[in-house]
Amino acid sequence: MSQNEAELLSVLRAQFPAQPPRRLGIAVSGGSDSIALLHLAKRCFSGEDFQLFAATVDHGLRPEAVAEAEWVARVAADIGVAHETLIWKDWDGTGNLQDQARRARYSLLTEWARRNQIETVALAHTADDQAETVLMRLGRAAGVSGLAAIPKRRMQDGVVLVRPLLGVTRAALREFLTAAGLGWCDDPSNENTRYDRIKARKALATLQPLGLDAQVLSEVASNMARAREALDWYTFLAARDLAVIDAGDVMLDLRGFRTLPDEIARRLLLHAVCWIRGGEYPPRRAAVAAVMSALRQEKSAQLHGCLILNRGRRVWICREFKAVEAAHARLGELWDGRWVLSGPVSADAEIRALGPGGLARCPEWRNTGRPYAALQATPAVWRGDDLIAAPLAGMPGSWTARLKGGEEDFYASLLSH
Ligand SMILES: Nc1ncnc2c1ncn2[C@@H]1O[C@H](COP(=O)(O)OP(=O)(O)OP(=O)(O)O)[C@@H](O)[C@H]1O
Repeated sequence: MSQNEAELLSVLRAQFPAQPPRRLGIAVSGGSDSIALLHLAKRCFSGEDFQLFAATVDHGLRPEAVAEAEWVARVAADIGVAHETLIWKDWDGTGNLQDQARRARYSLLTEWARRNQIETVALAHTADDQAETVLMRLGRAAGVSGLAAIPKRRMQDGVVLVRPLLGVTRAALREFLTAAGLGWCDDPSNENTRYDRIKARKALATLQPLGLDAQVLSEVASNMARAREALDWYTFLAARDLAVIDAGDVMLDLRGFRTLPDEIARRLLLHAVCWIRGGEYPPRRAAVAAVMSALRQEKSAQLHGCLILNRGRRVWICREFKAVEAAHARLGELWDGRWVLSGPVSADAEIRALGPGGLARCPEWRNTGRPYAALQATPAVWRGDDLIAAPLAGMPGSWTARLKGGEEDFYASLLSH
């Protein structure tokens, strides 16, 4: 065994706990990185209680993909690994194709994992991918979280996704494959579709004389990931100390909020807004900075479909009516991605925001202690234009409103990176 191979095996081994998962999946595109991961995992882990699986996603976008998936299947069969090709058929022709293909890839992989009781799926992102991501994020003036770049581990749909090769260069993986007489496919889509990545790759070559190579930048990312973890922890403590949840809204003690270090306060505000709004994408840094400055001047503000209301001793963060005005759900369905309403079965009723019109029909709303603007964006049960119930605005009838994930999720999700 070459020294390079021995080093790669030891890096791979170190990325897993003493007891590796009993059933490990590998996402294999057929490119050098994932083919190397497949062979290395086969050589690294063995034993009666361990089983390796591989899957290739065919996005149906390149005719060669069929042959590549078949080739991966043969490679896997040769080393005794069960392989499956997962075919993406659902593109509806809308949205950004690359983004949709990526989402489809992850959901096909996690669905495959769950079907086969695979707890952990490994992806073969390398130090080169990590370094390119760091450079691209630097170009967008990213902070600590952005520079932490590609995470080593995350959960999706109950499956753990790990990237054990983030500290290893593509060159080392190719050297291993070549020395072992193992082949791989070149994926032309990588070259055609990711222009910003290609630019970053070229920039890396230029930066090398400064010591800024893939290995070093990937170390920077892992330093930043540790710093992010620490910041998340202190944001969590601040949330426990200063935040109270009421009817899905977040209330912050203003005096305590003002004494926080700026970065912790910013993270707490950002988390509150993202938790209320849901979805993957956070607001822009400049927009968050503008709200921080409004709060310093004791003003209210709007951010990312939420309102940030200055209420004297408290900051009240809630959904904005305008952002949910058009949202409607049938009974039993989630409304605004977070509310479930339960009550008597009623055929033609639906859930919509209460709005100013509905709120005018809730004489008891002041007794809730909730701001007028916040209540407008709460879920209500409607039949046509008739308001049947507004469970969060003092007109519950026989209805209750339950928050998906519960209030505790606000705190817990701060630590779930
Ligand atoms: N078609 C595929 N089938 C199976 N696994 C794949 C496929 N494409 C990518 N992967 C997995 O993802 C890893 C990273 O691939 P690649 O760099 O092409 O993805 P990316 O789009 O940059 O990453 P991400 O999808 O995380 O944003 C691969 O090494 C492999 O493990």
